[in-house]
Amino acid sequence: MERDTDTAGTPAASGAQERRPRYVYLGPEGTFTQAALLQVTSPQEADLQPCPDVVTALERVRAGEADYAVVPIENSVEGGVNVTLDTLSTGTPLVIVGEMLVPVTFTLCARPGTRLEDVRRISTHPHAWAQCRRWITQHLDGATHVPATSTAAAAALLASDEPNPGFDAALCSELSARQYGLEVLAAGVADNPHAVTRFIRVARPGALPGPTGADKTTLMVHLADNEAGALLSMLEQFATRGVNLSRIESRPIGDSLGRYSFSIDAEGHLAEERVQATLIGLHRVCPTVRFLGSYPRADGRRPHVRPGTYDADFRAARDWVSGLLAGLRVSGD
Ligand SMILES: O=C(O)C(=O)C[C@]1(C(=O)O)C=C[C@@H](O)C=C1
Repeated sequence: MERDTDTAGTPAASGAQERRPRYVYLGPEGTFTQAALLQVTSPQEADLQPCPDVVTALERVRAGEADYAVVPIENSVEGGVNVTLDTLSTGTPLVIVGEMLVPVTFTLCARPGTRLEDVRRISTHPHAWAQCRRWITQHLDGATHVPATSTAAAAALLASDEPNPGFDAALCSELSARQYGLEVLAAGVADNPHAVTRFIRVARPGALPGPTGADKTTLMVHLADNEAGALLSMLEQFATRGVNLSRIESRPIGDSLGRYSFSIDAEGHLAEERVQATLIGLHRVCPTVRFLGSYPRADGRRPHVRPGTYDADFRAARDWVSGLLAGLRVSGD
């Protein structure tokens, strides 16, 4: 498991070795994001500060008020976390230096004395709601969703002195329900019991985590406007160098209808020749390419490297061309 070893964009890199790393995360206490954060550090090793939303957490890293942010990026049921993808794609550059996986199932909880059949309005994060829709229809048909900034924020409001929180129950982690002293009405709530959310550790650009042989590189690219085959030429850059993609999704750029950016996770590390060659190719065919980090995969899965795309193959090919050029120079004298 990845621990906080100060390998990238780090206080150590900027010369402040003695300072404890400062982490911000999507809070409050009890979120799945906090569970992800606790996979890589602890309150004994680092200062951990909850933030009310993803944008605030990332902006605090940009402003230098924190060294790392831990935020959700992708869920196996609901897909990409748009606010994270969009905030990383624009503004002052940030890089991903690690990823963590957390299995997610939910607990329906309420103020003591509430009966399951009385629950009409349920608050939770929209991703959590999407992962429990079928269960809600089966057990509480007609119940409506009150969106919250996180699963734990819904639980915290329910546990507060607020006389009318605007909902009867919260869908959150079992830990949150216990932490906030709520009564569990249903445990193990999930349409898909194997749902997993992927979280990232984000820093300001600095030294990259070294290659492990099981890494991912995250990119954001724009395509050439009104050009037939622009998407194909972008994808060809990966395919011809044997670089497999583990995620690709489009997001509106926002300036006019029909303009999209592509958020991509590719297998491999920037230190590897085939990834470098892919980036060189992308730079030639795409008007914008943003490098968002190379970091170890949480599942440790190594890519299948196609013959002809090993580092040694690229080096041998380059040496061959250099030899040709050297020969030409000799004969042109
Ligand atoms: O609300 C939380 O507890 C979070 O950590 C956020 C989040 C998400 O953004 O997807 C994380 C995991 C679950 O999928 C639901 C919500």
